[in-house]
Amino acid sequence: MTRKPLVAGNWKMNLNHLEAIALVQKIAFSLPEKYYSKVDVAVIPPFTDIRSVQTLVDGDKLLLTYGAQDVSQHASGAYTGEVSASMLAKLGCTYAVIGHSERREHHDESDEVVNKKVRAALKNELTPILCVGEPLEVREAGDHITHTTTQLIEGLKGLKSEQVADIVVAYEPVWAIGTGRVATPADAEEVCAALRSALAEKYGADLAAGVRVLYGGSVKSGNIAELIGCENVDGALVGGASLDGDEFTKLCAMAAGGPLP
Ligand SMILES: O=C(CO)COP(=O)(O)O
Repeated sequence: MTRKPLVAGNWKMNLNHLEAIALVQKIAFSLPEKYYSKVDVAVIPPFTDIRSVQTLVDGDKLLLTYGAQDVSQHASGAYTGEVSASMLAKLGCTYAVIGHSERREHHDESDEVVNKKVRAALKNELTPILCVGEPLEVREAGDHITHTTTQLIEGLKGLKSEQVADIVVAYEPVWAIGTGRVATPADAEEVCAALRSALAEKYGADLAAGVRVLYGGSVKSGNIAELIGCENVDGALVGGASLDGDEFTKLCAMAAGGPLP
């Protein structure tokens, strides 16, 4: 099955709404429309920027999509500081990144919380980008496959097959995030293939063949082609390189199969 690649730029806690507008305009101006037939492009800004991004995307009929970096596990109510999936859906978000290692580490998000967030997102027709990934010590101990497949299966617990078919998985080894130390294509392929096999075992080979599995961790325009060339890597979740319009545009073009003209 051919899976259309997805490149999603996770801005993390960077760029205010004015800077967000400038960056989206830059991407829209620099990436010719024809590339969108070969790659799906998304930006994942901070919550405070989403309304501005929505206005631009809707107003100018841009082909890029957008999403949020997190979502509340709760539907509504007395949860100060939280943002619900229905609020994000109302803003036109396509995606919600869930279980990023920075949230697991700094906000103590367990697989159980990640699972609740995945359910909340799906209930509101947001596509979860479910992140998994091992810290360095787990990789050095040779336990990275067990670690990441367990995170994936626990994150999906209790979901129906048709719900699982709608998710995106992102493999982000913690030791490669923001370090400039990108996983080798062989390392990325090993884990992405194992994640797909885990899906196949639980939900069937046909379903698993349709789920996009992204790689994230120090992805740039110069290394995306070899990563995406791997059979089981269907795109990238990009941090630092997504903050620079020229670099991100180049990266998206490379993911679509060729450099910009
Ligand atoms: O965490 C990441 C994307 O979610 C990866 O970040 P970097 O691309 O900055 O390494």
